[in-house]
Amino acid sequence: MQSITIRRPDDLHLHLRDGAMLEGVIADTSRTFARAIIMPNLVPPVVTSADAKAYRERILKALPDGHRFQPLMTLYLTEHTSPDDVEEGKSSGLITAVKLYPAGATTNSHGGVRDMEKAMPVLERMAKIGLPLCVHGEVTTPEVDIFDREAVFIETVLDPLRQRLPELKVTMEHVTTSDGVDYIKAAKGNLAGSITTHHLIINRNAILVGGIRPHYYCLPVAKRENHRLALRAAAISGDPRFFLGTDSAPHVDPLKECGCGCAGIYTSVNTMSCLAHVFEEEGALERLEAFVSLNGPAWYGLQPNEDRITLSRQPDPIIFPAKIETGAGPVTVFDPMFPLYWQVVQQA
Ligand SMILES: NC(=O)N[C@@H](CC(=O)O)C(=O)O
Ligand SMILES: [Zn+2]
Ligand SMILES: [Zn+2]
Repeated sequence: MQSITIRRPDDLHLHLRDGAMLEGVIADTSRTFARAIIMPNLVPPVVTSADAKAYRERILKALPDGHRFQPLMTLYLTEHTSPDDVEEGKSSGLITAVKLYPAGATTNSHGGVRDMEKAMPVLERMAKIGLPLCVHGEVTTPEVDIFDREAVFIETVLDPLRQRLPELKVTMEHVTTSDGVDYIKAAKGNLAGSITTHHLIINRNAILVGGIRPHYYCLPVAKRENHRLALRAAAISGDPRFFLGTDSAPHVDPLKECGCGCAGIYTSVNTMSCLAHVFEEEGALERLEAFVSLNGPAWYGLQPNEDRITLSRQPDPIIFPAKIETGAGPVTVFDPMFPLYWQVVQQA
């Protein structure tokens, strides 16, 4: 196949940041994607509906002329989040989901939830009104090995929560293990998982072999090869419970390339090229559309986009920039470590 036309994709997990970084990165998403679920882990985080409304306006203001893009807003769950505010945010159409960051699990998560009990009133309300909870599914217990944190989260936090509140819709964000894939597949309902571009491409060797490579470091950290293969199988399967959430997470290079580098990989620039490559390699190009354009919206109760994009296989490798320049500083672009041939040639 040399060319494929699919419904315009959506990114169901995206970090756009704020200010100069927002201005520097937004076009890399809005040029190709119609909608994205916007993560609320700003400093300070997007906690109330009023915060989300103001942030949404800043995003729309930063959009380049001619780009049509809809930010789908989320609230950052805290132990003090008001159930009424969350409900108002949903009924006014502003809020698509609420995000759970276990305190200390990832970038800007120190204000997250320490004691799940304290979040129960909000979670019960969300179950009642049908508002999905997106989770960064890792425990933060220091004794638990970082490579086991997703599996332990499923067992000790997620499964008990789902048994207690079976009506709550939960998105397991950026699934990185076969444990996560199996858990989602075994669920009777109300559970789905987003998968990132990079976790379909790298395993943990990318971070550690031949020297420390900070631009492959993200959370949850990439795991062993068998886990990457399980994620690939889930993504290409067409199973509606798996969909794209890039987790594209820009940090300026000085904050990645230092003694204690930030977690996050910036994939917005070449995500569709990478994904077409992966799906072609798996002989599953005809299921790319389900993964990037159909399954995610269906899970969130949205209509799929009406307009289309076309990807075409170029004879020569496409040269993507190694980094983009933003007003906040340079941001390194994800390098899949193989040549990319698929190019988005027509955006709408
Ligand atoms: N994925 C990451 O490694 N980083 C994200 C946070 C997150 O999604 O966990 C970020 O905000 O930088
Ligand atoms: Zn996360
Ligand atoms: Zn993220």
